[in-house]
Amino acid sequence: MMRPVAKGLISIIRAFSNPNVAGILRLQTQWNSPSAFQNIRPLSMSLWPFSAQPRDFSLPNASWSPEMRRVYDHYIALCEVETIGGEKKTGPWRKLPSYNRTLKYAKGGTYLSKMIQSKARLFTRSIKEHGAAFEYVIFVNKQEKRCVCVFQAGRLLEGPPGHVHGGAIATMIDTVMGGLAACLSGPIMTANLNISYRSPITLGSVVLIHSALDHVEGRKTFLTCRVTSTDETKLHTEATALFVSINVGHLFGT
Ligand SMILES: CCCCC/C=C\C/C=C\C/C=C\C/C=C\CCCC(=O)SCCNC(=O)CCNC(=O)[C@H](O)C(C)(C)COP(=O)(O)OP(=O)(O)OC[C@H]1O[C@@H](n2cnc3c(N)ncnc32)[C@H](O)[C@@H]1OP(=O)(O)O
Repeated sequence: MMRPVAKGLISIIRAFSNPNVAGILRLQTQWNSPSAFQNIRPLSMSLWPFSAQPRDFSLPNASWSPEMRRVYDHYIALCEVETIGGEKKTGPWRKLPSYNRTLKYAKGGTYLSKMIQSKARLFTRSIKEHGAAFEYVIFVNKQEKRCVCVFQAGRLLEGPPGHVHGGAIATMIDTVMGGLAACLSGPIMTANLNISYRSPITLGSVVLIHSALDHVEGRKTFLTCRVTSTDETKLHTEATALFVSINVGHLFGT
């Protein structure tokens, strides 16, 4: 019979084989190497702790509008460049995969751990119906330390009639900025997020969420963010945020 401590350690190791976390952690440690970002998929697939193959939610589906697909195709094309000799090689942009489970175990005792293991889902990926809520894909540019998210807001995100709820916009901003901060700095948590809503976003429309590194000060990573129309002529939202690097034990109550 395995002792609880050993079992817990194995669980934590398995948790970090989750692509959402392990991939990002490896990204951070390899940031300066040319192969940064290349380990997301191979690592996650080989050590995935659940029986089924994880679904990457950031792939095109039938709910995507032609505009969503057009912008997606534009950034996908930037992920691969052709050399003078006609060979394909990795470009400056990378699409981040997106799964609906994060850590398998977190603090909260046995019951919460079991509940998290079986039932917890990432908030932005918790609704199965395609197009009903958050449809998004994040592309990261490691050289420029910035990212762009293509976001199509579904009908369940309504706030003001016909427009997107401010909390849903904040959720996406936190997700995009948090994803970039984690890519750059490893395990982080949002400490501060300031948002200015400049113009409403129509429900069902597609917008771009641009985020960039401002500066790093010890454990503190400061980022900026702008939400714009896809042609970038209209500004919808602006944000700044502070992410603080954490010891992962922070999430396990150790
Ligand atoms: C296992 C790690 C997982 C990491 C995630 C990685 C990858 C995930 C990737 C994909 C997953 C997909 C999507 C993820 C979606 C969204 C990501 C968003 C993340 C979140 O949505 S996360 C939830 C909301 N978030 C919280 O639930 C945090 C609650 N909070 C705390 O847990 C602590 O508060 C903490 C840890 C923040 C700091 O605590 P601490 O004890 O470690 O550090 P301390 O307090 O000493 O602060 C150190 C220095 O930051 C300054 N500082 C701190 N707070 C400040 C503030 N508010 N304003 C201005 N400055 C502040 C201090 O002034 C000091 O500055 P100085 O060093 O200069 O004195």
